[in-house]
Amino acid sequence: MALIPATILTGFLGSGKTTLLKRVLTEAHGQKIAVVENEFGDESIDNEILVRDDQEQIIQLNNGCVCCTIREDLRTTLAELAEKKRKGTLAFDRVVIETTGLADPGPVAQTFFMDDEIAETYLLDSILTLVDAKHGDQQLDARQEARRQVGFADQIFVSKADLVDGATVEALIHRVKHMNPRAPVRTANFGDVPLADVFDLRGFNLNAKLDIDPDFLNDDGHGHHGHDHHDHDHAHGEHCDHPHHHAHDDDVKSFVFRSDKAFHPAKLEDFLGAIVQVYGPKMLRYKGVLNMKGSDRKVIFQGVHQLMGSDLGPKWAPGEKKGSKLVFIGIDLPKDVLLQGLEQCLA
Ligand SMILES: Nc1nc2c(ncn2[C@@H]2O[C@H](COP(=O)(O)OP(=O)(O)OP(=O)(O)O)[C@@H](O)[C@H]2O)c(=O)[nH]1
Repeated sequence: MALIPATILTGFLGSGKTTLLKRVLTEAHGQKIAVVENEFGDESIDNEILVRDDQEQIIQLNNGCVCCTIREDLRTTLAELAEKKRKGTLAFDRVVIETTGLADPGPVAQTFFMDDEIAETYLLDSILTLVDAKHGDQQLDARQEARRQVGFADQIFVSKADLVDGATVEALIHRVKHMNPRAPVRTANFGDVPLADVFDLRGFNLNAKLDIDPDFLNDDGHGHHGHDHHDHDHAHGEHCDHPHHHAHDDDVKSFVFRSDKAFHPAKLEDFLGAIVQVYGPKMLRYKGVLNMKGSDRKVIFQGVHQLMGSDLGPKWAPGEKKGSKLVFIGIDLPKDVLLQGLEQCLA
């Protein structure tokens, strides 16, 4: 049986997840979508909003706040759903998991990798994150869950752009792009987004093309130099004429490692193994294309927290400049330790 694609929908409280999902369910004609709702408490308001007919299967998970490494309730639900599909008692093409606005998407994502049964049945297609244009800045300032949701995303939607002016939207987009330069960002007016930006993104697929734009971080000298001084870095309270260049000291940051030299495979493995032991909980996403000594093929590498994996990609094309680039997105990651350590792993 083909793997069942799964999408995780995150975003802080009230950011418009249900609105977007409802819209998607209406538009995704011809596809049967099983929705797993992860709510706090017993209130299942969203179910009433979402169920239009019996086209969708809505499953409610009630214990929202779980801080362990995988979501046991989610694991069980996914296993049961797959079993019903196998037996033919329930037909569906894909699963969408709407997380509570207070959830850290990490354990939800890890459920797809850490449990063999789930990993063999499902394909985690992508994590979609909504950011509220009106309240997003404040939520990102105050709540680490909100920052993690941005860090994990494969695609970011800014909702409620209609409630603020263009400069505010632009500033917010700029901010989230610095936190996560890997994910495309677009606005979503009441969940109105193209289905192509929602399904089959294959953000977690090791073979997927890597849509990292590492140059973004270098374009204007912001973002990853939290403690350096730049023309546009401002002390708190200082007036800023350029709202879109205001430097936020977000703890979710990203940086890129690049080298033309090949990696020494054993050294790299040892180093990354050691690094994730220490910093794994802070490493939200990391992903890259590596040039490995002794291999004529690209190595596609990615990880979530302590879990990492690599896959052989296509051959380096004749005349193509071999090189490695890796992007790290995490919370207060020791950039220098990582960059210097990686440098030591080069052959
Ligand atoms: N003005 C405006 N309002 C929006 C937009 N998207 C959603 N809303 C409204 O924002 C409110 C919250 O939207 P929901 O879709 O319930 O948000 P949610 O993320 O599912 O909320 P929780 O499940 O409580 O975390 C609703 O009143 C929506 O109608 C938008 O693009 N513009």
